Amino acid sequence: MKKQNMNRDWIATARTLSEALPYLQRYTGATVVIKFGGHAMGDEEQMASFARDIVLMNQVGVHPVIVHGGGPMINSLLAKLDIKSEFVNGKRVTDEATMEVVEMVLSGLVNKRIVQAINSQGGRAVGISGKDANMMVCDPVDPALGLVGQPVEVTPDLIHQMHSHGIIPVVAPLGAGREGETFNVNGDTAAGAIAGALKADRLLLLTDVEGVKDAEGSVITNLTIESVDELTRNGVIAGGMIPKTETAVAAIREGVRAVVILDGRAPNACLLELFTDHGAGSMIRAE
Ligand SMILES: Nc1ncnc2c1ncn2[C@@H]1O[C@H](COP(=O)(O)OP(=O)(O)O)[C@@H](O)[C@H]1O
Ligand SMILES: CC(=O)N[C@@H](CCC(=O)OP(=O)(O)O)C(=O)O
Repeated sequence: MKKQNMNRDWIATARTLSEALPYLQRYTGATVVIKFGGHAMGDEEQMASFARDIVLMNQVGVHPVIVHGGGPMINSLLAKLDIKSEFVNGKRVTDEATMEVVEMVLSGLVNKRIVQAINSQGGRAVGISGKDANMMVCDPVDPALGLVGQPVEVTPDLIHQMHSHGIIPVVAPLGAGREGETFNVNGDTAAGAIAGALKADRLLLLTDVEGVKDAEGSVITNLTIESVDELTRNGVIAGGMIPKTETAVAAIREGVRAVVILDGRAPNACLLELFTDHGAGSMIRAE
């Protein structure tokens, strides 16, 4: 690279760092819940880049909580085991055999992959699920969906304790039933319930689209609860986007300041959203 170009790059990097100052100040001590969807995880490089962003966030004083999904990974093990699976409004119908696979994949493979990626970047992540310390107690959503849980009581003490020890919690979306059952909770729903209980400053829902799109396919950068209702009624918000926007609305009603739905495959998506003027994706606020 020519010396002149190198200088230009350094100047741009220094400017970006300098522009980040007010955002760094705003988010010091803030709780940010990040839902890392199965479709957003990508390859090893994308995973490492995500993990690096989380470690950086933690380093500058943010308290991150990762709540992950893993739908595609569950699908692939179910297919290998020849177990059929179907979704109703973005939620997997879950019988006992399916539940075993869901728990194995979420609390095992996926959770530990994220924990390891964060720890490889110098962070201290610990993997748990909503069952640990009875953090997320659930009731069944609907008998037709089997063991799909709706969080009804979230006690986030464990997360506060982890943060006070500099530990980054990585949470698999499983819930404890009142009768000793294990519930499968949609990852978005779990992230929203945890963000609500923590009264988080931000909930970031990372997925594989740039944001919530209108009927023409353009990303809507700012949404309100009313506009989400209308887009859902008209069928513009459909499939896997339904649990995301439902989550966003419920989280805001519980006191989360803002929810952003953004593309987790984009490099440094979380950092861009939190620390620069170039907010990404669709932001949903109370008004
Ligand atoms: N209005 C909409 N805007 C954007 N995506 C939408 C919309 N309606 C439905 N979708 C679908 O929702 C999907 C995201 O949900 P999902 O696949 O469950 O993601 P994840 O695995 O990241 O949780 C998108 O890939 C898209 O196909
Ligand atoms: C009830 C329900 O649907 N649970 C989800 C849990 C994983 C998840 O939500 O994964 P993504 O975020 O990658 O979609 C499932 O079984 O697929």
